[in-house]
Amino acid sequence: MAHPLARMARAVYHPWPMALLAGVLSALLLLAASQLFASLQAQRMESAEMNARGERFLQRIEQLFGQLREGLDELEGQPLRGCDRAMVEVLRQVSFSHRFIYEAAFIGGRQHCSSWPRQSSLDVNRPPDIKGTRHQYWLNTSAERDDDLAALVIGRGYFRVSTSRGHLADVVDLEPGSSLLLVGKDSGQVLPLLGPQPIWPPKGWPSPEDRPLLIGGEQLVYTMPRPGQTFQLVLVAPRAGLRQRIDDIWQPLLPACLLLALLTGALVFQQVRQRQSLTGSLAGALRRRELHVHYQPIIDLQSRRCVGAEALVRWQRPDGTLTHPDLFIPLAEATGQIRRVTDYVLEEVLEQLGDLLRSHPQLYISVNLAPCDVSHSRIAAVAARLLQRFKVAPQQIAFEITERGMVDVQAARETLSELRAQGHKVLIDDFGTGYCSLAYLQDLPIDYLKIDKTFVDTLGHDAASSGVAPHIIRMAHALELKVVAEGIEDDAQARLLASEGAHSGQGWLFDRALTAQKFRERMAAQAEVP
Ligand SMILES: Nc1nc2c(ncn2[C@@H]2O[C@@H]3COP(=O)(O)O[C@H]4[C@@H](O)[C@H](n5cnc6c(=O)[nH]c(N)nc65)O[C@@H]4COP(=O)(O)O[C@H]3[C@H]2O)c(=O)[nH]1
Repeated sequence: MAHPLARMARAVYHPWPMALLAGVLSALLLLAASQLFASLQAQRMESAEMNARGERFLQRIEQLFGQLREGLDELEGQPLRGCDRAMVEVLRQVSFSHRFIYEAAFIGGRQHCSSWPRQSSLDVNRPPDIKGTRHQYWLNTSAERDDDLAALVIGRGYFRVSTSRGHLADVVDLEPGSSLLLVGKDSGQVLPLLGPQPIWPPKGWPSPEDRPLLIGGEQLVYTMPRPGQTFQLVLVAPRAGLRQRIDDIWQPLLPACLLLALLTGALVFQQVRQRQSLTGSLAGALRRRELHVHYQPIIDLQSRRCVGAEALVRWQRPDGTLTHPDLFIPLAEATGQIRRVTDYVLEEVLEQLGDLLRSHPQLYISVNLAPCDVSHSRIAAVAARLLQRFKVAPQQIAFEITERGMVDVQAARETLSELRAQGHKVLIDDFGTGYCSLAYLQDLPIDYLKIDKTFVDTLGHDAASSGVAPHIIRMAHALELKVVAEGIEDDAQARLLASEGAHSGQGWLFDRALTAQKFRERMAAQAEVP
């Protein structure tokens, strides 16, 4: 009885459901990824803009402060002290010649006079909000919308100069909802210069000196770097535009995401249909016996005589096209058809070469087993039945399993033990490419290690893996196993492998895979040479 999950997978495994599933999943994935991308991009842009705005504001504010201090220096530097017409004239002069000075005033004892005698907005008795080493600061934090209000007053000695809220707003050019604050560095006192009073302090405040921008969930807080000052200028901007910005980046990506999802669906549709048609065709090919078995001779590396052959399946379609085993064997493994392929190959071998094997008792043919042949104890019984039918000795049929076939080591051990008990030889194919550890090797009932072509290719070269083949041979000897090397393409490789102690080998140096007829002819030619 098939597992419910396997049954469900089989029910879904049709071109349309699979294409739909792939399309929907890839659409969801792409949409989520593009949302993430848009959100990161929008946040990056938002931060870059806020940093740039903060730096721009800082420059302008420094310019404004610079003018106020310059005005104070000029007033301090002139000789007049006391309130008379000349002083008022001086105060006016300073106010007119500096764009950001809204009002200049003299306050000395009981006397005070201003460049705006009738509408002075200075509160002469109010103590400063911030006392610096050279300057004192007063802030008018009234929420009244009055452009002429002295928003910031700086004092030095007998003089004070102020800048209006209008000037400040010109310089800073705040966006709606943003605020400009003055925050005492030590006291933490917060005075809003412009805009509404935000919730203070924000999470994460104060931010590290080298990172002026603090990103909160609802707002961005930019602290203008002013080393050595007693207060910090802080710009606070709401993140209200972030959602819109994300949407602006994301929306143009939407069609591309949907198109890609559609393409993925179409690709999956085509792949599943191709696989299904290949699966269907393979079933038909097995029924019509269109698969052919070829034989690649295995050569004794000392005597250079053929001692056996590896059975390699070929699929020649009725239209003459050849489907490579690397394409249909994995598919047959995935669909469970591989057992029928294995049985088919075994039967073909015995049918085609049964008489040759009977007349050459030392000759053997090795047959590839798939992982599922190894994990289920079935093949031993099939082999026994066929060998009895064709009257061939079990030691003349060897079985090759790859390291992939050893996933379930316990099941593999049982199958291999059964095969060996029947008299078959067992080989580990493509040795070195999988995950068969030395510990397992010691324990497994096997006779041969087959060195993979990749390690034979690098023999004698300056590659990192050039020492692997000799190492495998030494290891095999220590475990009393024989070694077959595959993919030998030149004589130097054959000689090197022989000198290292490999017993036999196969490869294009000796022969490619031959038809049964050609293999017979080769054996006959060999028999004529003593
Ligand atoms: N470049 C090069 N190639 C060489 C040389 N000598 C041999 N080969 C090729 O290397 C592959 C060796 O077989 P494999 O490792 O068992 O690898 C086999 C085996 O894993 C699988 N396969 C083939 N027949 C069967 C079968 O009947 N059952 C199962 N389960 N798998 C099979 O398909 C794979 C590919 O088989 P093939 O295409 O016949 O390819 C064969 C063979 O033709 C050489 O000197 N140079």
